[in-house]
Amino acid sequence: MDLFRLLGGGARFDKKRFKDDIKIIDPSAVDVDEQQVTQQEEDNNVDQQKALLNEIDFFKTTHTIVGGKKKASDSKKNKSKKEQAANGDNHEQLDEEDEEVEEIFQNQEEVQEFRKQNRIRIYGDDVPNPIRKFVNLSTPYYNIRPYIRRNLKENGFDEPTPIQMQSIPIIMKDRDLMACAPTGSGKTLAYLLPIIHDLNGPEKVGYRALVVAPTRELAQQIFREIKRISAGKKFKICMLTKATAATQAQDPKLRQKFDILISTPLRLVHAIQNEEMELDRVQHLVLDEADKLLELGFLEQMDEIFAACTNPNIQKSLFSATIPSGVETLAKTVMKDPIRIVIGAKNAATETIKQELLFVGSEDGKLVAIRQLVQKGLKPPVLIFVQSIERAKELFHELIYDGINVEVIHSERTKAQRDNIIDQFRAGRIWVLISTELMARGLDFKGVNLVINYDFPQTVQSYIHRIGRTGRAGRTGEAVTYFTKEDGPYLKSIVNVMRESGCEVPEWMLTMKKPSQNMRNQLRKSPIERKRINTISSYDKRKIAHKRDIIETSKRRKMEKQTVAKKSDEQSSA
Ligand SMILES: Nc1ncnc2c1ncn2[C@@H]1O[C@H](COP(=O)(O)OP(=O)(O)OP(=O)(O)O)[C@@H](O)[C@H]1O
Repeated sequence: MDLFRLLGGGARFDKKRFKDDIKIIDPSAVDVDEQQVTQQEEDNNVDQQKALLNEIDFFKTTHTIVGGKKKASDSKKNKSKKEQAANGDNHEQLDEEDEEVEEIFQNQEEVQEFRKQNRIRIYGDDVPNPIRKFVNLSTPYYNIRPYIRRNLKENGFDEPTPIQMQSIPIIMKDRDLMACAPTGSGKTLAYLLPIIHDLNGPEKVGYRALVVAPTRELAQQIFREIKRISAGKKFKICMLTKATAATQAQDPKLRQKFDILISTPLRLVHAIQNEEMELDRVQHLVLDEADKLLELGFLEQMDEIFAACTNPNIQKSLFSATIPSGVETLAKTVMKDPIRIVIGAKNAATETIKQELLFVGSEDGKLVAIRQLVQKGLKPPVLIFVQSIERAKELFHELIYDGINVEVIHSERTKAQRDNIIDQFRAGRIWVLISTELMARGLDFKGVNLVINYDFPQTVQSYIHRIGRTGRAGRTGEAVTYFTKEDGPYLKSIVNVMRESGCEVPEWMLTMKKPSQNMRNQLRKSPIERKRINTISSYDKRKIAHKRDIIETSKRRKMEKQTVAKKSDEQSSA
Protein backbone atom coordinates (compact mmCIF):
# COMPACT_ATOMS: atom_id res chain seq x y z
CA MET A 1 0.00 0.00 0.00
CA ASP A 2 1.18 3.50 -0.62
CA LEU A 3 0.42 5.71 2.32
CA PHE A 4 1.87 8.84 0.74
CA ARG A 5 -0.88 8.85 -1.81
CA LEU A 6 -3.40 9.27 0.95
CA LEU A 7 -1.96 12.27 2.70
CA GLY A 8 -4.12 15.33 2.87
CA GLY A 9 -7.61 13.78 2.73
CA GLY A 10 -10.35 14.62 5.23
CA ALA A 11 -11.53 12.14 7.87
CA ARG A 12 -14.96 10.59 7.79
CA PHE A 13 -16.13 8.00 10.20
CA ASP A 14 -19.19 5.89 10.32
CA LYS A 15 -21.25 7.05 13.27
CA LYS A 16 -23.95 4.39 13.13
CA ARG A 17 -25.94 3.95 16.23
CA PHE A 18 -24.53 1.44 18.65
CA LYS A 19 -26.09 -1.90 18.37
CA ASP A 20 -27.00 -4.15 21.21
CA ASP A 21 -23.89 -5.77 22.42
CA ILE A 22 -23.29 -9.10 23.92
CA LYS A 23 -24.06 -9.87 27.48
CA ILE A 24 -21.27 -9.74 29.93
CA ILE A 25 -20.97 -11.90 32.93
CA ASP A 26 -21.00 -10.79 36.54
CA PRO A 27 -17.56 -10.25 38.05
CA SER A 28 -18.46 -11.55 41.46
CA ALA A 29 -18.62 -15.09 40.06
CA VAL A 30 -14.84 -15.30 39.91
CA ASP A 31 -13.22 -12.72 42.11
CA VAL A 32 -9.52 -13.35 42.21
CA ASP A 33 -9.16 -10.25 44.34
CA GLU A 34 -9.99 -12.47 47.25
CA GLN A 35 -7.66 -15.23 46.18
CA GLN A 36 -3.98 -15.67 46.82
CA VAL A 37 -3.15 -17.20 43.48
CA THR A 38 -0.03 -19.29 43.44
CA GLN A 39 1.47 -20.67 40.27
CA GLN A 40 0.10 -24.12 41.11
CA GLU A 41 -3.37 -22.75 41.74
CA GLU A 42 -3.15 -20.82 38.55
CA ASP A 43 -2.42 -23.94 36.54
CA ASN A 44 -5.27 -25.79 38.26
CA ASN A 45 -7.52 -22.88 37.58
CA VAL A 46 -6.66 -22.85 33.91
CA ASP A 47 -7.18 -26.60 33.70
CA GLN A 48 -10.58 -26.27 35.33
CA GLN A 49 -11.50 -23.49 32.96
CA LYS A 50 -10.36 -25.62 30.06
CA ALA A 51 -12.49 -28.54 31.17
CA LEU A 52 -15.50 -26.39 31.93
CA LEU A 53 -15.37 -24.31 28.82
CA ASN A 54 -14.03 -26.91 26.48
CA GLU A 55 -14.21 -25.59 22.98
CA ILE A 56 -16.11 -22.42 23.75
CA ASP A 57 -15.40 -19.58 21.36
CA PHE A 58 -16.37 -16.51 23.32
CA PHE A 59 -15.47 -13.92 20.83
CA LYS A 60 -16.81 -15.74 17.83
CA THR A 61 -20.25 -15.71 19.41
CA THR A 62 -20.67 -12.05 18.63
CA HIS A 63 -22.31 -12.73 15.31
CA THR A 64 -25.03 -14.71 17.01
CA ILE A 65 -25.55 -12.35 19.92
CA VAL A 66 -24.83 -9.00 18.36
CA GLY A 67 -27.36 -9.39 15.65
CA GLY A 68 -26.62 -11.77 12.87
CA LYS A 69 -23.77 -9.97 11.13
CA LYS A 70 -20.70 -12.17 11.16
CA LYS A 71 -17.63 -10.00 11.11
CA ALA A 72 -14.34 -10.86 9.50
CA SER A 73 -12.60 -10.09 12.78
CA ASP A 74 -14.58 -12.76 14.58
CA SER A 75 -12.75 -15.55 12.83
CA LYS A 76 -9.41 -13.84 12.66
CA LYS A 77 -6.79 -15.85 14.43
CA ASN A 78 -5.05 -18.79 12.84
CA LYS A 79 -5.35 -20.73 16.03
CA SER A 80 -5.08 -24.46 16.12
CA LYS A 81 -7.95 -26.49 17.58
CA LYS A 82 -5.77 -27.24 20.56
CA GLU A 83 -5.26 -23.54 21.25
CA GLN A 84 -8.94 -22.82 20.88
CA ALA A 85 -9.75 -25.50 23.42
CA ALA A 86 -7.12 -24.10 25.78
CA ASN A 87 -8.73 -20.72 25.53
CA GLY A 88 -12.15 -22.22 26.10
CA ASP A 89 -13.62 -21.51 22.69
CA ASN A 90 -17.11 -22.95 22.19
CA HIS A 91 -20.32 -21.18 21.28
CA GLU A 92 -23.03 -23.34 22.73
CA GLN A 93 -21.55 -23.62 26.15
CA LEU A 94 -21.12 -19.87 26.41
CA ASP A 95 -24.84 -19.37 25.95
CA GLU A 96 -25.50 -21.68 28.90
CA GLU A 97 -22.89 -19.93 31.00
CA ASP A 98 -24.26 -16.61 29.97
CA GLU A 99 -27.69 -17.30 31.36
CA GLU A 100 -26.40 -18.46 34.70
CA VAL A 101 -24.76 -15.22 35.69
CA GLU A 102 -25.71 -11.61 36.13
CA GLU A 103 -24.75 -9.07 33.56
CA ILE A 104 -22.39 -6.18 34.20
CA PHE A 105 -24.79 -3.99 32.30
CA GLN A 106 -28.51 -4.66 32.24
CA ASN A 107 -29.08 -2.97 28.92
CA GLN A 108 -27.54 -0.65 26.35
CA GLU A 109 -28.84 2.46 28.16
CA GLU A 110 -26.68 1.46 31.12
CA VAL A 111 -23.70 0.95 28.83
CA GLN A 112 -24.18 4.36 27.30
CA GLU A 113 -24.60 5.98 30.70
CA PHE A 114 -21.40 4.32 31.89
CA ARG A 115 -19.52 5.56 28.85
CA LYS A 116 -20.89 9.04 29.39
CA GLN A 117 -19.79 9.06 33.03
CA ASN A 118 -16.29 8.03 31.99
CA ARG A 119 -16.20 10.38 29.02
CA ILE A 120 -15.75 7.50 26.60
CA ARG A 121 -16.91 8.23 23.06
CA ILE A 122 -16.94 5.46 20.51
CA TYR A 123 -17.38 5.39 16.77
CA GLY A 124 -17.84 2.21 14.76
CA ASP A 125 -19.99 -0.85 14.37
CA ASP A 126 -20.67 -3.57 16.93
CA VAL A 127 -18.52 -2.01 19.63
CA PRO A 128 -17.95 -4.38 22.57
CA ASN A 129 -19.16 -3.23 25.97
CA PRO A 130 -16.56 -1.69 28.28
CA ILE A 131 -15.47 -3.34 31.50
CA ARG A 132 -16.22 -1.62 34.79
CA LYS A 133 -13.39 -3.17 36.78
CA PHE A 134 -10.35 -5.35 36.20
CA VAL A 135 -12.09 -8.11 38.11
CA ASN A 136 -14.62 -8.33 35.26
CA LEU A 137 -11.78 -9.79 33.21
CA SER A 138 -11.59 -12.80 35.49
CA THR A 139 -15.03 -14.03 34.51
CA PRO A 140 -15.27 -16.93 32.06
CA TYR A 141 -16.43 -14.46 29.45
CA TYR A 142 -13.01 -12.86 29.25
CA ASN A 143 -11.16 -15.67 30.95
CA ILE A 144 -8.09 -13.62 31.67
CA ARG A 145 -5.23 -15.57 33.16
CA PRO A 146 -4.91 -15.17 36.94
CA TYR A 147 -1.24 -14.25 36.64
CA ILE A 148 -2.20 -11.14 34.70
CA ARG A 149 -4.61 -10.07 37.43
CA ARG A 150 -1.91 -10.77 39.97
CA ASN A 151 0.54 -8.59 38.03
CA LEU A 152 -2.03 -5.80 37.86
CA LYS A 153 -2.43 -5.92 41.60
CA GLU A 154 1.27 -6.08 42.26
CA ASN A 155 1.82 -3.00 40.15
CA GLY A 156 -0.93 -1.08 41.93
CA PHE A 157 -3.31 -1.11 38.97
CA ASP A 158 -6.47 -1.49 41.03
CA GLU A 159 -9.07 -0.12 38.65
CA PRO A 160 -8.98 0.43 34.92
CA THR A 161 -8.72 3.92 33.50
CA PRO A 162 -11.41 4.88 30.94
CA ILE A 163 -9.19 4.06 27.96
CA GLN A 164 -8.49 0.66 29.49
CA MET A 165 -12.19 0.04 30.21
CA GLN A 166 -13.05 0.36 26.57
CA SER A 167 -10.00 -0.72 24.59
CA ILE A 168 -9.26 -3.95 26.44
CA PRO A 169 -12.54 -5.62 25.33
CA ILE A 170 -12.11 -4.25 21.82
CA ILE A 171 -8.61 -5.66 21.33
CA MET A 172 -9.64 -8.89 23.01
CA LYS A 173 -12.19 -9.23 20.25
CA ASP A 174 -9.50 -8.71 17.64
CA ARG A 175 -11.03 -5.51 16.37
CA ASP A 176 -8.85 -2.85 14.80
CA LEU A 177 -8.70 0.20 17.01
CA MET A 178 -7.78 3.85 16.86
CA ALA A 179 -7.62 5.31 20.36
CA CYS A 180 -7.17 8.91 21.42
CA ALA A 181 -6.82 9.41 25.19
CA PRO A 182 -5.06 12.03 27.32
CA THR A 183 -1.38 11.85 28.21
CA GLY A 184 -0.65 9.75 31.28
CA SER A 185 -4.01 7.98 31.16
CA GLY A 186 -2.65 4.43 30.85
CA LYS A 187 -2.71 3.79 27.12
CA THR A 188 0.26 1.42 27.32
CA LEU A 189 -1.55 -1.03 29.58
CA ALA A 190 -4.70 -0.54 27.50
CA TYR A 191 -3.04 -2.32 24.57
CA LEU A 192 -0.54 -4.54 26.37
CA LEU A 193 -2.99 -6.34 28.61
CA PRO A 194 -5.24 -7.79 25.88
CA ILE A 195 -2.23 -8.66 23.73
CA ILE A 196 -0.44 -10.51 26.51
CA HIS A 197 -3.69 -12.31 27.29
CA ASP A 198 -4.16 -13.31 23.67
CA LEU A 199 -0.60 -14.52 23.15
CA ASN A 200 -1.27 -16.79 26.11
CA GLY A 201 2.33 -17.94 26.62
CA PRO A 202 5.66 -18.39 24.86
CA GLU A 203 5.37 -20.41 21.65
CA LYS A 204 8.70 -20.29 19.83
CA VAL A 205 7.12 -19.71 16.45
CA GLY A 206 8.53 -16.23 15.85
CA TYR A 207 7.21 -12.76 16.58
CA ARG A 208 3.46 -12.68 17.24
CA ALA A 209 3.18 -9.11 18.51
CA LEU A 210 4.93 -5.95 17.39
CA VAL A 211 4.92 -2.56 19.08
CA VAL A 212 6.40 0.37 17.18
CA ALA A 213 7.34 3.60 18.97
CA PRO A 214 8.99 6.74 17.61
CA THR A 215 11.91 6.94 20.03
CA ARG A 216 14.31 4.46 21.50
CA GLU A 217 13.61 5.81 24.99
CA LEU A 218 9.88 5.15 24.64
CA ALA A 219 10.51 1.70 23.16
CA GLN A 220 12.63 0.85 26.21
CA GLN A 221 9.87 2.01 28.53
CA ILE A 222 7.33 -0.17 26.70
CA PHE A 223 9.73 -3.10 26.98
CA ARG A 224 9.78 -2.65 30.76
CA GLU A 225 5.99 -2.39 30.90
CA ILE A 226 5.60 -5.68 29.01
CA LYS A 227 7.95 -7.35 31.46
CA ARG A 228 5.86 -6.05 34.36
CA ILE A 229 2.51 -7.15 33.02
CA SER A 230 3.73 -10.52 31.75
CA ALA A 231 5.82 -11.40 34.82
CA GLY A 232 5.47 -15.10 35.56
CA LYS A 233 5.12 -16.19 31.92
CA LYS A 234 8.36 -16.68 30.15
CA PHE A 235 7.61 -14.64 27.06
CA LYS A 236 10.66 -13.89 24.95
CA ILE A 237 10.58 -10.16 24.38
CA CYS A 238 13.03 -8.34 22.14
CA MET A 239 13.81 -4.66 22.12
CA LEU A 240 15.39 -4.21 18.72
CA THR A 241 18.74 -2.45 19.00
CA LYS A 242 21.88 -2.58 16.92
CA ALA A 243 23.17 -5.36 19.17
CA THR A 244 20.00 -7.50 19.30
CA ALA A 245 19.50 -7.04 15.56
CA ALA A 246 23.06 -8.24 14.89
CA THR A 247 22.63 -11.36 17.04
CA GLN A 248 19.35 -12.28 15.41
CA ALA A 249 20.69 -11.55 11.94
CA GLN A 250 23.31 -14.26 12.42
CA ASP A 251 20.89 -16.87 13.67
CA PRO A 252 17.44 -17.17 12.03
CA LYS A 253 16.55 -19.98 14.46
CA LEU A 254 17.03 -17.59 17.35
CA ARG A 255 14.37 -15.28 15.90
CA GLN A 256 11.87 -18.12 16.09
CA LYS A 257 12.25 -18.18 19.86
CA PHE A 258 10.82 -14.71 20.36
CA ASP A 259 7.21 -13.74 20.94
CA ILE A 260 7.12 -9.95 21.16
CA LEU A 261 9.12 -7.27 19.38
CA ILE A 262 9.44 -3.58 20.27
CA SER A 263 11.22 -1.28 17.89
CA THR A 264 11.61 2.16 16.45
CA PRO A 265 10.70 2.33 12.74
CA LEU A 266 14.14 2.91 11.30
CA ARG A 267 15.83 0.07 13.14
CA LEU A 268 13.06 -2.33 12.12
CA VAL A 269 13.03 -1.29 8.48
CA HIS A 270 16.76 -1.84 8.36
CA ALA A 271 16.30 -5.39 9.63
CA ILE A 272 13.42 -6.03 7.20
CA GLN A 273 15.43 -4.77 4.23
CA ASN A 274 18.37 -6.98 5.18
CA GLU A 275 16.00 -9.93 5.50
CA GLU A 276 16.91 -10.29 9.14
CA MET A 277 13.40 -10.16 10.47
CA GLU A 278 10.22 -12.11 9.67
CA LEU A 279 6.97 -10.47 10.65
CA ASP A 280 4.56 -12.79 8.84
CA ARG A 281 3.20 -14.29 12.07
CA VAL A 282 2.48 -10.99 13.77
CA GLN A 283 -1.08 -11.10 15.13
CA HIS A 284 -1.04 -7.77 16.94
CA LEU A 285 0.55 -4.59 15.63
CA VAL A 286 0.56 -1.47 17.80
CA LEU A 287 1.60 2.01 16.80
CA ASP A 288 2.31 3.90 20.00
CA GLU A 289 2.28 7.67 19.34
CA ALA A 290 0.53 6.75 16.11
CA ASP A 291 0.15 10.29 14.80
CA LYS A 292 3.90 10.81 15.03
CA LEU A 293 4.57 7.52 13.27
CA LEU A 294 2.21 8.41 10.44
CA GLU A 295 3.81 11.81 9.88
CA LEU A 296 6.12 12.44 6.97
CA GLY A 297 9.54 11.30 8.07
CA PHE A 298 8.28 8.07 9.60
CA LEU A 299 5.53 7.34 7.13
CA GLU A 300 7.70 5.74 4.48
CA GLN A 301 9.18 3.41 7.09
CA MET A 302 5.76 2.57 8.49
CA ASP A 303 4.64 1.71 4.98
CA GLU A 304 7.39 -0.92 4.80
CA ILE A 305 6.52 -2.27 8.22
CA PHE A 306 2.83 -2.63 7.30
CA ALA A 307 3.85 -4.43 4.13
CA ALA A 308 6.08 -6.85 6.05
CA CYS A 309 3.27 -7.82 8.45
CA THR A 310 1.57 -10.19 6.04
CA ASN A 311 -0.69 -12.14 8.38
CA PRO A 312 -4.16 -11.50 6.90
CA ASN A 313 -5.73 -11.77 10.34
CA ILE A 314 -3.54 -9.18 11.98
CA GLN A 315 -5.18 -6.92 14.57
CA LYS A 316 -3.94 -3.31 14.48
CA SER A 317 -4.09 -0.66 17.18
CA LEU A 318 -3.18 2.99 16.95
CA PHE A 319 -2.77 4.92 20.18
CA SER A 320 -1.98 8.55 20.90
CA ALA A 321 -3.06 11.55 22.96
CA THR A 322 -3.46 13.44 19.70
CA ILE A 323 -4.87 12.10 16.46
CA PRO A 324 -5.41 14.82 13.86
CA SER A 325 -8.07 14.15 11.24
CA GLY A 326 -5.55 13.70 8.42
CA VAL A 327 -3.99 10.84 10.37
CA GLU A 328 -7.41 9.26 10.91
CA THR A 329 -7.94 9.17 7.17
CA LEU A 330 -4.58 7.57 6.62
CA ALA A 331 -5.08 5.10 9.41
CA LYS A 332 -8.45 3.98 8.04
CA THR A 333 -6.73 2.81 4.88
CA VAL A 334 -4.54 0.36 6.76
CA MET A 335 -7.21 -0.89 9.14
CA LYS A 336 -10.19 -3.20 8.81
CA ASP A 337 -13.52 -1.84 10.02
CA PRO A 338 -11.81 0.05 12.87
CA ILE A 339 -13.44 1.22 16.06
CA ARG A 340 -12.44 4.67 17.21
CA ILE A 341 -12.33 5.70 20.86
CA VAL A 342 -11.97 9.24 22.13
CA ILE A 343 -11.60 9.82 25.85
CA GLY A 344 -12.57 13.29 27.01
CA ALA A 345 -12.20 16.17 24.62
CA LYS A 346 -10.33 15.28 21.47
CA ASN A 347 -6.76 16.57 21.25
CA ALA A 348 -7.00 18.23 24.67
CA ALA A 349 -4.51 18.35 27.51
CA THR A 350 -4.83 16.37 30.70
CA GLU A 351 -7.13 18.15 33.12
CA THR A 352 -4.94 17.67 36.17
CA ILE A 353 -2.35 20.03 34.69
CA LYS A 354 -2.52 23.69 35.66
CA GLN A 355 -1.54 25.54 32.50
CA GLU A 356 -0.22 29.07 32.24
CA LEU A 357 0.88 31.31 29.38
CA LEU A 358 3.51 33.86 30.39
CA PHE A 359 4.48 36.88 28.33
CA VAL A 360 8.22 37.37 28.74
CA GLY A 361 8.70 40.27 26.34
CA SER A 362 11.87 39.15 24.61
CA GLU A 363 14.24 36.19 24.47
CA ASP A 364 16.27 37.66 27.32
CA GLY A 365 13.06 37.88 29.32
CA LYS A 366 12.87 34.08 29.32
CA LEU A 367 16.10 33.76 31.28
CA VAL A 368 14.93 36.44 33.68
CA ALA A 369 11.69 34.49 34.18
CA ILE A 370 13.56 31.22 34.84
CA ARG A 371 15.91 32.90 37.29
CA GLN A 372 12.96 34.42 39.12
CA LEU A 373 11.40 30.98 39.36
CA VAL A 374 14.62 29.58 40.80
CA GLN A 375 14.82 32.41 43.33
CA LYS A 376 11.25 31.80 44.44
CA GLY A 377 12.16 28.15 44.87
CA LEU A 378 11.69 25.59 42.13
CA LYS A 379 9.91 22.41 43.08
CA PRO A 380 11.92 19.73 41.25
CA PRO A 381 11.84 17.68 39.10
CA VAL A 382 11.36 20.24 36.34
CA LEU A 383 11.42 19.62 32.60
CA ILE A 384 12.30 22.46 30.23
CA PHE A 385 11.60 22.22 26.50
CA VAL A 386 13.45 24.18 23.84
CA GLN A 387 13.15 24.05 20.08
CA SER A 388 16.63 22.91 19.01
CA ILE A 389 19.73 21.06 20.14
CA GLU A 390 21.72 24.27 19.86
CA ARG A 391 19.36 26.11 22.19
CA ALA A 392 19.32 23.18 24.61
CA LYS A 393 23.10 23.42 24.91
CA GLU A 394 23.02 27.21 25.28
CA LEU A 395 20.39 27.13 28.01
CA PHE A 396 22.29 24.40 29.82
CA HIS A 397 25.42 26.58 29.87
CA GLU A 398 23.44 29.47 31.29
CA LEU A 399 21.77 27.48 34.05
CA ILE A 400 24.79 25.48 35.08
CA TYR A 401 26.58 28.76 35.90
CA ASP A 402 23.65 29.61 38.16
CA GLY A 403 24.60 26.56 40.22
CA ILE A 404 21.37 24.70 39.37
CA ASN A 405 21.40 20.90 39.40
CA VAL A 406 20.68 20.73 35.69
CA GLU A 407 21.29 18.34 32.78
CA VAL A 408 20.57 18.42 29.10
CA ILE A 409 19.31 15.68 26.80
CA HIS A 410 19.09 15.63 23.02
CA SER A 411 19.89 13.32 20.14
CA GLU A 412 23.55 14.35 19.94
CA ARG A 413 24.23 12.83 23.33
CA THR A 414 25.38 9.21 23.31
CA LYS A 415 22.88 6.44 24.05
CA ALA A 416 24.68 5.67 27.30
CA GLN A 417 24.49 9.34 28.32
CA ARG A 418 20.79 9.50 27.45
CA ASP A 419 20.00 6.33 29.41
CA ASN A 420 21.99 7.58 32.37
CA ILE A 421 20.31 11.00 32.34
CA ILE A 422 16.83 9.47 32.19
CA ASP A 423 17.65 7.13 35.09
CA GLN A 424 19.09 10.00 37.14
CA PHE A 425 16.10 12.20 36.41
CA ARG A 426 13.73 9.38 37.39
CA ALA A 427 15.67 8.85 40.60
CA GLY A 428 15.47 12.57 41.46
CA ARG A 429 19.22 13.11 41.24
CA ILE A 430 18.79 15.60 38.39
CA TRP A 431 16.41 18.38 39.31
CA VAL A 432 16.10 20.31 36.11
CA LEU A 433 16.28 18.63 32.74
CA ILE A 434 16.51 20.59 29.50
CA SER A 435 15.28 18.72 26.48
CA THR A 436 14.47 19.00 22.82
CA GLU A 437 11.36 17.36 21.37
CA LEU A 438 13.09 14.00 22.02
CA MET A 439 11.44 13.66 25.42
CA ALA A 440 8.11 15.22 24.54
CA ARG A 441 6.24 12.03 23.82
CA GLY A 442 5.34 8.98 25.83
CA LEU A 443 7.98 9.09 28.54
CA ASP A 444 6.51 8.43 31.93
CA PHE A 445 8.11 10.48 34.67
CA LYS A 446 5.60 10.22 37.44
CA GLY A 447 6.94 12.92 39.68
CA VAL A 448 7.53 15.83 37.28
CA ASN A 449 6.05 18.89 39.00
CA LEU A 450 6.59 21.51 36.37
CA VAL A 451 7.04 21.63 32.61
CA ILE A 452 8.42 24.87 31.19
CA ASN A 453 7.99 25.52 27.49
CA TYR A 454 10.98 27.82 27.24
CA ASP A 455 10.41 27.94 23.50
CA PHE A 456 6.85 28.05 22.26
CA PRO A 457 5.89 24.63 20.79
CA GLN A 458 5.64 24.36 17.02
CA THR A 459 2.34 22.47 17.00
CA VAL A 460 -0.64 22.00 19.25
CA GLN A 461 0.21 18.29 19.37
CA SER A 462 3.71 19.10 20.60
CA TYR A 463 2.20 21.34 23.31
CA ILE A 464 -0.15 18.59 24.52
CA HIS A 465 2.57 15.93 24.63
CA ARG A 466 5.22 18.19 26.19
CA ILE A 467 3.03 19.36 29.05
CA GLY A 468 1.74 15.79 29.39
CA ARG A 469 5.06 14.82 31.02
CA THR A 470 3.51 16.20 34.21
CA GLY A 471 0.11 15.46 35.75
CA ARG A 472 0.30 11.73 34.96
CA ALA A 473 -1.82 8.90 36.33
CA GLY A 474 -4.20 11.28 38.10
CA ARG A 475 -1.46 13.40 39.72
CA THR A 476 -1.48 17.17 39.54
CA GLY A 477 1.16 19.18 37.72
CA GLU A 478 1.95 22.61 36.33
CA ALA A 479 2.96 23.81 32.90
CA VAL A 480 4.11 27.27 31.97
CA THR A 481 4.65 28.39 28.40
CA TYR A 482 6.78 31.45 27.73
CA PHE A 483 5.84 33.59 24.78
CA THR A 484 7.30 36.63 23.10
CA LYS A 485 5.83 39.04 20.57
CA GLU A 486 6.95 36.69 17.76
CA ASP A 487 4.89 33.83 19.22
CA GLY A 488 1.79 36.02 19.56
CA PRO A 489 0.09 34.99 16.28
CA TYR A 490 0.15 31.32 17.34
CA LEU A 491 -1.14 31.84 20.85
CA LYS A 492 -4.79 31.15 20.13
CA SER A 493 -4.16 27.47 19.29
CA ILE A 494 -2.75 26.92 22.78
CA VAL A 495 -5.48 29.07 24.35
CA ASN A 496 -8.03 26.72 22.77
CA VAL A 497 -6.34 23.66 24.25
CA MET A 498 -6.28 25.35 27.65
CA ARG A 499 -9.95 26.18 27.47
CA GLU A 500 -10.85 22.66 26.26
CA SER A 501 -9.07 21.16 29.24
CA GLY A 502 -10.84 23.39 31.74
CA CYS A 503 -8.09 25.95 32.44
CA GLU A 504 -8.84 29.58 33.09
CA VAL A 505 -7.76 31.84 30.27
CA PRO A 506 -7.70 35.67 30.37
CA GLU A 507 -10.64 37.17 28.51
CA TRP A 508 -8.47 39.06 26.02
CA MET A 509 -6.82 35.86 24.86
CA LEU A 510 -10.16 34.35 23.93
CA THR A 511 -10.82 37.12 21.46
CA MET A 512 -7.54 36.59 19.61
CA LYS A 513 -7.47 35.40 16.02
CA LYS A 514 -6.61 31.79 15.30
CA PRO A 515 -3.51 31.32 13.11
CA SER A 516 -4.33 30.30 9.54
CA GLN A 517 -3.63 26.77 8.34
CA ASN A 518 -0.86 28.21 6.22
CA MET A 519 0.82 29.84 9.18
CA ARG A 520 0.52 26.67 11.21
CA ASN A 521 2.05 24.60 8.44
CA GLN A 522 4.89 27.08 8.21
CA LEU A 523 5.61 26.86 11.92
CA ARG A 524 5.38 23.06 11.85
CA LYS A 525 8.08 22.97 9.17
CA SER A 526 10.49 25.47 10.69
CA PRO A 527 10.62 27.05 14.13
CA ILE A 528 10.69 30.78 14.75
CA GLU A 529 14.21 32.19 14.49
CA ARG A 530 15.31 33.31 17.91
CA LYS A 531 18.15 35.28 19.41
CA ARG A 532 20.79 33.04 20.99
CA ILE A 533 20.44 32.22 24.66
CA ASN A 534 23.50 33.99 25.85
CA THR A 535 23.48 36.62 28.53
CA ILE A 536 26.91 36.05 30.01
CA SER A 537 30.07 36.67 28.02
CA SER A 538 32.52 33.79 27.85
CA TYR A 539 34.97 35.91 29.85
CA ASP A 540 32.39 36.29 32.63
CA LYS A 541 31.50 32.61 32.45
CA ARG A 542 35.16 31.67 32.94
CA LYS A 543 35.37 34.13 35.82
CA ILE A 544 32.27 32.64 37.49
CA ALA A 545 33.54 29.11 36.96
CA HIS A 546 36.94 30.06 38.39
CA LYS A 547 35.31 31.67 41.43
CA ARG A 548 33.18 28.58 41.99
CA ASP A 549 36.23 26.32 41.73
CA ILE A 550 38.04 28.40 44.35
CA ILE A 551 35.05 28.20 46.70
CA GLU A 552 34.74 24.43 46.13
CA THR A 553 38.49 23.90 46.77
CA SER A 554 38.40 26.00 49.90
CA LYS A 555 35.34 24.08 51.19
CA ARG A 556 37.10 20.77 50.50
CA ARG A 557 40.26 21.91 52.31
CA LYS A 558 38.23 23.03 55.30
CA MET A 559 36.50 19.64 55.42
CA GLU A 560 39.83 17.81 55.17
CA LYS A 561 41.28 19.92 57.97
CA GLN A 562 38.27 19.20 60.17
CA THR A 563 38.60 15.46 59.52
CA VAL A 564 42.31 15.47 60.40
CA ALA A 565 41.61 17.49 63.58
CA LYS A 566 38.84 15.09 64.59
CA LYS A 567 41.10 12.07 64.06
CA SER A 568 43.94 13.50 66.13
CA ASP A 569 41.44 14.41 68.91
CA GLU A 570 40.20 10.80 68.88
CA GLN A 571 43.77 9.43 68.97
CA SER A 572 44.85 11.66 71.87
CA SER A 573 41.73 10.84 73.91
CA ALA A 574 42.39 7.11 73.25
N1 LIG B 1 -5.14 1.27 35.85
C1 LIG B 1 -4.13 1.98 36.32
N2 LIG B 1 -4.10 2.36 37.61
C2 LIG B 1 -3.06 3.08 38.10
N3 LIG B 1 -2.00 3.50 37.36
C3 LIG B 1 -1.99 3.17 36.07
C4 LIG B 1 -3.03 2.39 35.47
N4 LIG B 1 -2.74 2.20 34.19
C5 LIG B 1 -1.56 2.83 33.97
N5 LIG B 1 -1.11 3.40 35.08
C6 LIG B 1 0.13 4.21 35.24
O1 LIG B 1 -0.12 5.48 34.67
C7 LIG B 1 1.08 6.02 34.14
C8 LIG B 1 0.85 6.54 32.73
O2 LIG B 1 0.61 5.47 31.87
P1 LIG B 1 1.10 5.47 30.36
O3 LIG B 1 2.56 5.79 30.29
O4 LIG B 1 0.62 4.24 29.74
O5 LIG B 1 0.29 6.75 29.82
P2 LIG B 1 -0.07 7.14 28.34
O6 LIG B 1 -1.52 7.33 28.30
O7 LIG B 1 0.54 6.18 27.38
O8 LIG B 1 0.65 8.56 28.23
P3 LIG B 1 1.36 9.27 26.98
O9 LIG B 1 0.27 9.74 26.08
O10 LIG B 1 2.10 10.40 27.60
O11 LIG B 1 2.24 8.26 26.33
C9 LIG B 1 2.11 4.92 34.21
O12 LIG B 1 2.97 5.19 35.30
C10 LIG B 1 1.32 3.67 34.47
O13 LIG B 1 2.03 2.72 35.21
